[in-house]
Amino acid sequence: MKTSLYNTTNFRFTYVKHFKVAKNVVFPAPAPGCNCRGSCTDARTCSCARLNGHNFPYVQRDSGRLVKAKDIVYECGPNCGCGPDCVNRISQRKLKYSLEVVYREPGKGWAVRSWDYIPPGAPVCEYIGILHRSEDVESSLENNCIFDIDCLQTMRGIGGRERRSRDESCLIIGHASQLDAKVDAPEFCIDAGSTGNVARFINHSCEPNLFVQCICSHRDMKLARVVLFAAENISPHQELSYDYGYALDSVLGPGGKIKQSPCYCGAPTCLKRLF
Ligand SMILES: C[S@@+](CC[C@H](N)C(=O)[O-])C[C@H]1O[C@@H](n2cnc3c(N)ncnc32)[C@H](O)[C@@H]1O
Repeated sequence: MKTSLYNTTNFRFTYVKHFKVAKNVVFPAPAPGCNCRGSCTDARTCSCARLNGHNFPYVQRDSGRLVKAKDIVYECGPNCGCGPDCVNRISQRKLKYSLEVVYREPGKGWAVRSWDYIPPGAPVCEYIGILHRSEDVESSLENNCIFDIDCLQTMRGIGGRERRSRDESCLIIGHASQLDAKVDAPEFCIDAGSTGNVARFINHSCEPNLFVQCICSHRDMKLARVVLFAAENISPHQELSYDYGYALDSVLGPGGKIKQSPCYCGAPTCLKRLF
């Protein structure tokens, strides 16, 4: 694992549950919440279900599965009347599968696999790190553990999982951004370079078995949580992967020169390049 050379001593942090927030980031207050009791069951009366298109995004089967990927999922939060077993809090439950960090083939470095079978739609893990303003990590060196929170951009641009151009000193992993102007770029990112969890070891694949889902229990999509869900049946010991979402030729090196990086995912449809 490459370590971040980012100088964290310049920043102080506060904690929001299990992840850290840089001092200059104001984390949004939780939304007012629904008036349900126990578990939310009636999508007609639950105000959180209304935000999800008058539906619950999850079903309880197998301890909770996301029915389909959405631009954003609004989960119940601290101000809701329902409890921790509510169907609309699936990603807030603790890690269910035994995940192992293993050393893979040369080139790809560390990788993650599950010891358990994982059904499609099941939450696997959250991408945890330090929540930063993107502009504050621009000068990071060799930090390949930064995830743009780009659900807003994805919603606007959808279609291609294209990345904005970046200086090579800050290689960004994460999904979809179809943007040219910096002003449209994601305002916030999660930096797992110096602190994080198992998600930072998950590799890219051109045929991934996980997908990225943005989740909020407040109303600010720019600060959504990033959670990885199973895209298909995942057998025990299969490597976990998601699409990093780089558009080819979108990462720039010194002097604006296009930087390339080989992809070793080994999928039949592999593009042979990470970016
Ligand atoms: C967040 S890290 C993933 C964990 C990483 N394998 C490690 O050992 O730390 C992202 C980096 O892993 C490497 N990587 C991930 N997927 C890859 C792939 N399919 N082909 C080549 N390198 C990959 C790249 O160096 C990338 O910048």
